[in-house]
Amino acid sequence: MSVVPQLVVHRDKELMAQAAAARLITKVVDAQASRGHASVVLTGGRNGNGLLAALAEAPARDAIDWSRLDLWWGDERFLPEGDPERNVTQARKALLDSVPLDPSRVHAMPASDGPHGRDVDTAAAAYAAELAAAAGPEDHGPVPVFDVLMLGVGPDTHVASLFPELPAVRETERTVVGVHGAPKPPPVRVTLTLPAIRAAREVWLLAAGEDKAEAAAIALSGAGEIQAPAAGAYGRSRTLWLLDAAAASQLPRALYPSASA
Ligand SMILES: O=C(O)[C@H](O)[C@@H](O)[C@H](O)[C@H](O)COP(=O)(O)O
Repeated sequence: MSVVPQLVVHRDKELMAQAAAARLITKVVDAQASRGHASVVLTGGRNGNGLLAALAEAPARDAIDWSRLDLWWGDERFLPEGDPERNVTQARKALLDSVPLDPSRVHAMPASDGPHGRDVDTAAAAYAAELAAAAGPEDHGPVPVFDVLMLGVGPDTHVASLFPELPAVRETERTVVGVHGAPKPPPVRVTLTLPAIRAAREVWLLAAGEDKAEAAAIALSGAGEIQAPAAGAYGRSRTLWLLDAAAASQLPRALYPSASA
């Protein structure tokens, strides 16, 4: 059953990124205190990278024990290693290169010049196997129970590389699939599926800017997940939408009383 989403609206996207970074520090520190380690799933896109850049600047960032943090990705653009458009390349630049992570805990999705070559479906299956190998008996499933899984929301309501009506968003068995013909470039991508996303304790959806206002309103107003994939992204114990005022501007009053719509 889906967890009712909670909304937090910030003045602008800079404040949203800073507040989300502070929230993430607390989550990771708490998870490490109670379980010894933490796992976070990163998202590509401007908002996800904005959050990582804010985390790099956050005074409390080193409260995190970086060596006991597992990083996974929600999706990846299937491009050669080091390509500036790859989500992992952008995350490295925004934060990862400046913190003492354990490289064996940084689980980048495969590149198009990796061991699976240009076969994105085999690459996706390999990432699913990596997730399955990391899942312990306590996870009761094919992926670890991630502490926090973050997703940028696209103007068409896509999350990760789950685009409206494409086969990936209909997947109910596999945890990771290859995507062909994505409307956002590049067309070939690797993505977690909704069942994998829903394994997370907390799912945070990030939306900033006026171009996200309609998507947020649709996804939060009872749309179906095939037409509006963001509507199907929820966590086991918490689903949190982090928005700026522009992205919240078309929300129904019942959800966000100060919205102008
Ligand atoms: O690889 C990608 O492009 C993404 O992971 C994608 O799902 C992104 O998060 C959204 O499109 C929002 O992107 P913005 O934050 O840039 O709007």
